[in-house]
Amino acid sequence: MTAVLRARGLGRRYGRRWALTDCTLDVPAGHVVGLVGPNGAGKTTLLSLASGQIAPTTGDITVLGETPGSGPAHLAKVGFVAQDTPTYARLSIAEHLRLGARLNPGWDDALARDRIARLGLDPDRRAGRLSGGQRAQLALTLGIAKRPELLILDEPVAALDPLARHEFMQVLMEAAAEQEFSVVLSSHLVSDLERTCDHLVVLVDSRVRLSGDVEGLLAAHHRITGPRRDPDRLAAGQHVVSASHTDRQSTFIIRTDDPIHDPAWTVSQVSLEDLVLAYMSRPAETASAGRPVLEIQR
Ligand SMILES: Nc1ncnc2c1ncn2[C@@H]1O[C@H](COP(=O)(O)OP(=O)(O)OP(=O)(O)O)[C@@H](O)[C@H]1O
Repeated sequence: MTAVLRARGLGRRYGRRWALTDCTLDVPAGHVVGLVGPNGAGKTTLLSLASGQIAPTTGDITVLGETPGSGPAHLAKVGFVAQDTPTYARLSIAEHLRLGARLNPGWDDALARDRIARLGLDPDRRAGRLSGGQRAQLALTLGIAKRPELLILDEPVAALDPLARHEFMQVLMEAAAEQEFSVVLSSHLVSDLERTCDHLVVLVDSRVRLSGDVEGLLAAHHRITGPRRDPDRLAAGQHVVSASHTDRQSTFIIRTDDPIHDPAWTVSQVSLEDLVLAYMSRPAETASAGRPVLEIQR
């Protein structure tokens, strides 16, 4: 299947500071991809590179097989909803839709009007008079009505309350399923992504720490708890992602494709949040003694 996003050694520097470093990624088409990481991790930088708003300092990126922003035909295939879901405060919803129709060759006006009606929004209302949640829904409608092959959203729900977050994600999921477009969306909260994303990219300190299919990642990671043990004494093939110890007990989150036979361990599943936190709290350069920093591509 074609990659919607493919990066090789991608990096972007602002002045002397690297906002994204050595990013190698393959994001397959037909997925809802969650890009998660703490503030300043490089999420906006990666999404700005993917939407062609900035150029790489090093490496390459292709989106839907082409260089981002390479021409009008490519721009028409990629929708982008920027952070803070910008709209024109003085323009009405109807005027936003007219603008969308003028700027986008594949614009689906019936779809846009239907979505606005379903949201119960008055087309004559100015965007500046909408609530944060309504403005986010308007920006999402503009993105969806463009009929993109890929919709990129940068922290679309950051300013919304829990109910508005839920509604936004629901609308996005339904539209992605109905219209069969791929989605890449960023958040610094795993809870926004937990029920919606089937592919995950974890970005920390300008580096990709983890990338893969959510089901596969959850199946490959385990929490093991048992008598205190040095990480070096774990079985070969058990890669330590995080470790915590008390005087007598050790708890590890490990990645392994092999069954865990050692009866000393109590083995439990990890949640997506456990997994993300484990990779986020893991220093990039210090994998467990002598073992390489783990990056998974599935
Ligand atoms: N235009 C810019 N000029 C200088 N530095 C920048 C610029 N944009 C981003 N940076 C820096 O690059 C790093 C990554 O920023 P980026 O906005 O990509 O992170 P983020 O993960 O999207 O953060 P947040 O969750 O806070 O939005 C940060 O250290 C930031 O200060």
